[in-house]
Amino acid sequence: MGPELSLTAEPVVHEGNASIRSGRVEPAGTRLSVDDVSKTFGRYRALRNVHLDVVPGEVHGLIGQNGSGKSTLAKVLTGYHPADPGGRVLVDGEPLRLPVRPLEARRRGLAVVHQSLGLVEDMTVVENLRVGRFAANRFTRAIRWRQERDDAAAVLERLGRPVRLDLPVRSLTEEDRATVAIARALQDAEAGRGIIIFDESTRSLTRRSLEHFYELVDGVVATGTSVLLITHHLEEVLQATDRVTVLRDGVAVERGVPTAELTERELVRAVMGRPLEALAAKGTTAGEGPGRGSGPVAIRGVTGTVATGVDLDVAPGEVVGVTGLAASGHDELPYLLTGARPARAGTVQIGSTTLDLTRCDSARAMAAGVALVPESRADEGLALDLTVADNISLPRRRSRSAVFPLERRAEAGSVREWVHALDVRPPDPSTTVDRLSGGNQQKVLLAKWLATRPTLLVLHEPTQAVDVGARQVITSAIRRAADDGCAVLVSGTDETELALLCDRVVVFREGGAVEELTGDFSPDDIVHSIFAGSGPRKTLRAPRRVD
Ligand SMILES: Nc1ncnc2c1ncn2[C@@H]1O[C@H](COP(=O)(O)OP(=O)(O)OP(=O)(O)O)[C@@H](O)[C@H]1O
Repeated sequence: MGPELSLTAEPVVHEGNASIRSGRVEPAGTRLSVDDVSKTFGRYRALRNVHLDVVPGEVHGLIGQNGSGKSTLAKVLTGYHPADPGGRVLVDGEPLRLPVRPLEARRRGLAVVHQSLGLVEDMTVVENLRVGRFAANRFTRAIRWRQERDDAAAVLERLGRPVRLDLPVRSLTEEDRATVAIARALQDAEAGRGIIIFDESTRSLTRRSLEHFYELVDGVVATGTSVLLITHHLEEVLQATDRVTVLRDGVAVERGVPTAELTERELVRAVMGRPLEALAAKGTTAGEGPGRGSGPVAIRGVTGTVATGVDLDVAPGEVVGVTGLAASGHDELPYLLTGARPARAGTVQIGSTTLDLTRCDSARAMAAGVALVPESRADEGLALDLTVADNISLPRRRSRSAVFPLERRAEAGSVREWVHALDVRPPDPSTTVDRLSGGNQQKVLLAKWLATRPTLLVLHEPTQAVDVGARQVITSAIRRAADDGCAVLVSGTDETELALLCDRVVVFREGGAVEELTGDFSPDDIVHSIFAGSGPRKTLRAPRRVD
């Protein structure tokens, strides 16, 4: 039985100065010590007197609800935001000047890996590793490429994973991309010192890449370097971290609790401040709902860059999942079906309308009742400098010739309802979206497209970046849309979410559907089908002893 976690705002401090693992030489002290750090935006206190200690050679989890302050802390530590006066930060026992100077932080071995691993697709491996660090010849200003290559090769060697230096990152496997991202963060730390902060960078990795990622992380922490892992995946926290700190409303309500003593339920309580309610069962009305269109949406012969000749029917009221390894076609499908990317062939039949996907654009798809919730919020989904209200109203405003005062009032009411239904925080429609945390931006994106009451709703990784409570809110909202007669297609790699949400899941390999899971299937069934023949899933890191 794990310890009873305090659920009040008063932090219960589990001191983290002791060596967590036995059988390993670990220098005393801390790799990172955050002491009394606060951050205020206008009148809003995003961090309140936060304390956090990361000891040598540990993977320390940092978790909390959307908007609890995790990214703000990471940004304070790398100098993106200045902290309020008064706090202290130590790296390897030595004070770091505040506000943090990014170069100084880097030199001290404090690195942050952001979401999507922060790689530049069109640059080569060596360029990605060395950008911002190039050593130019003093006289000619020419970059000393041989030196750059040697430095890049040396850090990859430290990880024990060779990756070809001249390949563009775009062409790498997911495993190699993870390797390059870790190598980039590691290269400034003296061997065995420093700390790497991963700010939701594991979010888009498939299970196999995640296993590879943690093999590398294990090698890194075995030398004494530490890792601070920001994630919403509580299973990952339990499997891969040694201790965890929980932020709630900018306060560290739990500090350095050994994860070996915790259950997922206890973590959920610590994050939410309450247990989760049970989620309603999957819908049972597939194909029998009121039906916004007539009959199933018929997807035929859809061919893009990877997807080839995809045929699929999605009935009103049904939620169909499509999944697979990265670039197996399931992840291209959302964009081909909605006119966001041109297809080489294929049609979508919705009621009496047939969309020719070779000539379709987003406006035509929208007019036919198709909505896309894309994976990339900033590039394809949201206007970050507009308000929450404007973002939610945008697709419907475009389709109306004029906006009358009565309509405007109704619209404002509708926006407030969506903000409430999806629990957007702060619940203020006049906030600009760039001021919201990542998870809250995701909720606005979903509200924007649910509000159009589409006939076919296509979503790509809809619960990325959202906390455990918001995941439930979003899952329920998608199910409600289906129960209301919408046909829903979810493309994703989170097997737990797919098993929870979908009536059936279609697994893709090399551009085509290879298996369909129906009835009572589990997350493990999905993983097994994706990696057919690769055996049961492993835990992310070997069990650890907590002394
Ligand atoms: N530039 C800013 N101006 C005003 N408020 C901000 C700004 N950046 C962040 N905030 C607010 O600070 C709070 C903490 O945001 P932060 O991004 O740190 O949360 P988070 O825990 O990382 O959330 P998520 O899990 O959703 O990414 C949020 O309420 C957010 O709206």
